[in-house]
Amino acid sequence: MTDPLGGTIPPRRVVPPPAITSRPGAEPRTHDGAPRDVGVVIVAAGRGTRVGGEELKQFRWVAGRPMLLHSVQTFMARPDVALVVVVLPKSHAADPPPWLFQCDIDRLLVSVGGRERSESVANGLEDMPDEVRTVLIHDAARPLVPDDMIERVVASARDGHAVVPALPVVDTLKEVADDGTVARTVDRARLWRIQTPQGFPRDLIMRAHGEARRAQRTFTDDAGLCEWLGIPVRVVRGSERALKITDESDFARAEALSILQE
Ligand SMILES: Nc1ccn([C@@H]2O[C@H](COP(=O)(O)OP(=O)(O)OP(=O)(O)O)[C@@H](O)[C@H]2O)c(=O)n1
Ligand SMILES: C[C@](O)(CO)[C@H](O)COP(=O)(O)O
Repeated sequence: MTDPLGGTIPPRRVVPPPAITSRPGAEPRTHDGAPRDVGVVIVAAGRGTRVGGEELKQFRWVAGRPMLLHSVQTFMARPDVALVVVVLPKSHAADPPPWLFQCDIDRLLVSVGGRERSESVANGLEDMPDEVRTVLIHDAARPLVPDDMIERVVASARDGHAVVPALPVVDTLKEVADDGTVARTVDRARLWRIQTPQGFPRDLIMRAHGEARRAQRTFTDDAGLCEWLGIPVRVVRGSERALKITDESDFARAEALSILQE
């Protein structure tokens, strides 16, 4: 198997990692001298069972581009991003779709996903170069994440916090019993909808994933394993644009949002 530049593809690394350490004075810093020390893991190894269909959800087009390409290009547009690790299903990692390379391929790496989301994240984290100090973990299923929201996450993570973007719940919430009747109304005052990217100091998230792996624990998000370890997690304002495409109707919602707010 060869990559688009004609090289041999090693088993896990489809695109070689950027040689940050071998080019001192160039990639480690941006043009204005700011550190280029943010690493991004985009998890795109899900099966999209709720959407269904032949094509992978994260490869389907939405708002003019394949879903996954949106976030790859959004994160690559940030000068502080050193590397974007895209985690693909095993079936696609050795032969990614050609459109994925419509980005700065020196800052792109493809990794292989696992059975659960947390396994996919852990695999992506393994490929972070030493220079990365701040890690962002993002769902490919959230293609329209705005940069001002990413900025809030990065700023808080750079201050040493585990951080999640979130929006308050606005509907009345009720617990429904198995027989379909309302069991009770749930107080929504302190309930928030959690989004991605979630941000972490590198050492913190590496340690947390290591502990979770040893304990064979999985979590639906990465802040969840910080909570499990008693690490405080900060909340910053999320965005409706960062919606997660979960079922078929979300494609239309995302199209509408992309037109309305661009
Ligand atoms: N083993 C897994 C499971 C999920 N994901 C990723 O985690 C994100 C959030 O998951 P979700 O929206 O639930 O996507 P799917 O798992 O693909 O959807 P479903 O649960 O309907 O199968 C997605 O970007 C998905 O590709 C992953 O990388 N590896
Ligand atoms: C990580 C996440 O996006 C936070 O809202 C979400 O939990 C991932 O989706 P899933 O359906 O829980 O896998």
